[in-house]
Amino acid sequence: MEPNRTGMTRKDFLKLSATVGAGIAIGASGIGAILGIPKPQAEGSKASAHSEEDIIPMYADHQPGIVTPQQTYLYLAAFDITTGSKKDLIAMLKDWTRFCDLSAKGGTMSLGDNPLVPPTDTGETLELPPSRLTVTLGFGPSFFVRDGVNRFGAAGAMPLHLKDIPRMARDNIDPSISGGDICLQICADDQQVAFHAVRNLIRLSTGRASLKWMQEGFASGTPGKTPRNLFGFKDGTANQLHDSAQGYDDVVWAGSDEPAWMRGGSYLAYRKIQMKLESWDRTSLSDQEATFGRSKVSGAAFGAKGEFDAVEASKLPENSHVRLAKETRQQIHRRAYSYTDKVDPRTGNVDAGLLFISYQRNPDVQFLPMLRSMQNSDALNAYVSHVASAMFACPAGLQPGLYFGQRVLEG
Ligand SMILES: C=CC1=C(C)c2cc3[nH]c(cc4nc(cc5[nH]c(cc1n2)c(C)c5CCC(=O)O)C(CCC(=O)O)=C4C)c(C)c3C=C
Ligand SMILES: [Fe+2]
Repeated sequence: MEPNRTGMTRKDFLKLSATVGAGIAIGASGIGAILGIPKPQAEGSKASAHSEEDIIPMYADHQPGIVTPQQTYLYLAAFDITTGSKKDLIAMLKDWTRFCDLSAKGGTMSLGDNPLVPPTDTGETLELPPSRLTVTLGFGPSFFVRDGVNRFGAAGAMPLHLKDIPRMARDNIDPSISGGDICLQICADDQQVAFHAVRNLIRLSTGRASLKWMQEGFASGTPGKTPRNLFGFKDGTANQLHDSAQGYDDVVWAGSDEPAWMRGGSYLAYRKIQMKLESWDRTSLSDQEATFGRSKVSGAAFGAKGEFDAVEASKLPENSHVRLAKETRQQIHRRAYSYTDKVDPRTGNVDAGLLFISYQRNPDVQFLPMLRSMQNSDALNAYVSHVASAMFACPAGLQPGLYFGQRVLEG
């Protein structure tokens, strides 16, 4: 059977519809039932060209969106749970699971089921391919315990290293865009596909959780090449050091010392870092390069020729960003996105920077020592300010039939 332009055969869709077609009433929101529907054919549209490569399966040993090659667009959203009912929380997590599975495959929820109520799906992806959509879910410390209260009976399942990132000397953190009970990292190669996911996930949370903050990012680059950040430097080069199954086990995936649900999961560390573009753009090329210890154009470390050549820390300036990271002798898996926002009316400067995201198996050993060392003496500090912060524990991958967080809430 020929796959349709969503990469799914009609048979696949019928199977999917049968699975999700049992539907669930979204009582609290009144949105309706989550029903998978096939998308209409759009001859000659951009969407018709998409292939299986557009689909990142949701069900796997590890959650998608962690070591998945980086997509172009990011929405990072944090929710606070507003319901006190574990049953309602589970219902929301089930809705989210069904929606994510459906959208990753290029399906949408039903639209025209009842002319008297709003369509279940908002509809803006109907002619669009899945665009390597991934939704990665993580739990914040406050999901388990808030103000000393074991909120959903999950306190005993708290992973070993989950805690808010401690306050750092140079922090300029805004609590209203930090932390949160649950985080969704939504990535896709099409911004509308990514936004459709975040928008409908917000709708599905109605009455059970509220959106605390949301950030929007982009990471443009040639596929297979390291994207550049807004300082014009290749950002993500060193990920290549652990780019293997063994490397991911050593650096990214939580191990056997963790609660069962977390084994094969990962800790997401997040910092929103404002980058002072105007001041950077007035800095000489040699000072820019000395800040990182790498060449701006080639990405090669000082004393090396190519971007991926070994880094000899002693050849880099003492306070350079890469030297400080190297001297911790730790690795993390970075998946950062750039952001741009409003103009500051007082200065006329654009608020722009990096949504720094890293995944690691043990933030106490890998991430925090790095962050501390950088806060103390990084040459980059002259050009950046950390304005938001969060840590989330992302469970291992899901298997069909399970919902997000089932093993956290049901043991
Ligand atoms: C605590 C961890 C890190 C923060 C925060 C961070 C912020 C940050 N980084 C850049 C730009 C670059 N970082 C680079 C390398 C690099 N950065 C970290 C960690 C943090 N960065 C690590 C672990 C490494 C790799 C070091 C190594 O082993 O070689 C680079 C060089 C190229 C690369 O490897 O990606 C750049 C460029 C910015 C702009 C920034 C905050 C705004
Ligand atoms: Fe860095």
